[in-house]
Amino acid sequence: MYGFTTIFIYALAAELCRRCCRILLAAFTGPLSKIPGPVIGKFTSWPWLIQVIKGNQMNIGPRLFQKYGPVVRVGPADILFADKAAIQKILVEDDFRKSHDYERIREDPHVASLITETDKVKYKQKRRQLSPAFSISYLNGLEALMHECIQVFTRVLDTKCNEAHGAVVIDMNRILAHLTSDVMSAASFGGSFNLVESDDNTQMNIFHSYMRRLALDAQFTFIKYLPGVPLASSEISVLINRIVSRRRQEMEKGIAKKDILQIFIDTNDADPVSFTDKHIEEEMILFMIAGSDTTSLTATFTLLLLLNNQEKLRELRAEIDSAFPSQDDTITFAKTQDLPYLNAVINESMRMMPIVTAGVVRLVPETTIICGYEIPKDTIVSTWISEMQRDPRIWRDPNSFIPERWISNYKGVAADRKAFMPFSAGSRNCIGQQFALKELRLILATLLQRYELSLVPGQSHELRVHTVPWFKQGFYNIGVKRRE
Ligand code: HEM
Repeated sequence: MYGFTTIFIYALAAELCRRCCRILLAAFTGPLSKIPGPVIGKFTSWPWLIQVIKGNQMNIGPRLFQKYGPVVRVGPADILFADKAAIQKILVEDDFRKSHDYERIREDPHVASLITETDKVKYKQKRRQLSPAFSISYLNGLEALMHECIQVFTRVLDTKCNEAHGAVVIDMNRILAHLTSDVMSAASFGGSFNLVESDDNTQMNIFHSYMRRLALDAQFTFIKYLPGVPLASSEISVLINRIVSRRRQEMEKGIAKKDILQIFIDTNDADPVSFTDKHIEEEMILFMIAGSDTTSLTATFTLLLLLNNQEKLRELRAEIDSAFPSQDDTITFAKTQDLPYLNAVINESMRMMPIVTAGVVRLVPETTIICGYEIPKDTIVSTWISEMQRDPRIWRDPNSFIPERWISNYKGVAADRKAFMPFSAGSRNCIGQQFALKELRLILATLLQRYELSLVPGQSHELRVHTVPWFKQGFYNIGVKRRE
């Protein structure tokens, strides 16, 4: 007779065999088996996930598309898409729900923020609540506030130029991140963080380590439950609690504000059970991050592209000079919105160097056909907007910086706006798009109106992605000199 141990070993071996057979069957005969990709991706997502954790997916993804075409399998149920029709279907036409990755980055599984909410009905409700803070009339009311922050920025730059008696090298990546954080906090939380003035990077470092942790938490959910491991938000919480209690004190004194923070506090006061203090914290973290690094990086990338394309820089400067002939002319929302070359430059920069470089991820709700492939329910589909925006089937000279393509046909082809999604698309597109565009126009026009900008050679443009892209070298220097 067999002993218990022998039976157990046989049962274990049988179970292992069954699992291996299932994996092999799915790898070679399942509907996804027809999709090209690295062989290892048929069995496991790990090699791909390691690249994601290292922040290297934006460098590896394009190589995979070059090798395998616009649809690539990187895991048993993990597919990357760079094809325009596929991306349109996933994000806009079928508007698939967000994948579980977004749920995994919640600190408390029951507390979702606008970005981590995957339930469509609850999401709609959250978005409706916030819409007053993004209406055109509300945004127009922020103009004076943005000006105040930009004035501090120019004052700091002027001082640095004066001290250097001419040109000075500035880490534009850092000062612009401080500026957009100041704008975001002034517009949404009732007071600027004053980071441009203080040049204190502590807060940005806290944000950056938070974003690194999110990348880890998204893959290893258990980390946050390990004893002794602090929550990703532990340092940001202190800052947020300070801001919220200051606002509550102001409310007690009858001081009224109408910004994003107020919407969160009012929602909490009306229903403290379903919208808790933790909800306020999660939403504020989202806005601090979504609203600052994104815009500052877009501005930095735009300057980088202009400095590497001097004739485009001259063309833009000529447009700004003719719209604002004196350096004392105020740069306004209304005027910059109508400057065709400025807007074309911003579009072209966001086409070539969008912030979301490494896939906007969704979950397939029901088996469907995409790009001729059968994609089963629960497959994770990543839409690579950055690849689509450089697709040579859509864009002439896709790797060249040609703002003109946004003004008239370039080489007989008009810019395809359906293949341009720097703010994502569909129901989960960026709520802050108009806020960001208004801010970007003011910042870029002000910089060109007041300063000569010059390339600092020998710098690396290499990027890493942890939620948003970062310069691997940690800075991006630009020469700055007051214009005569
Ligand atoms: C140039 C600047 C910006 C770019 C390129 C950008 C881009 C994006 C993209 C691509 C998404 C979708 C991400 C995803 O689905 O995973 C997004 C979402 C979001 N953005 Fe922006 N953004 C910018 C500025 C802003 C600003 C200034 C704010 C706030 C004032 C903001 C607030 C948000 C929020 C709250 C979401 C989440 C929306 C949701 O999940 O439904 N963004 N942004």
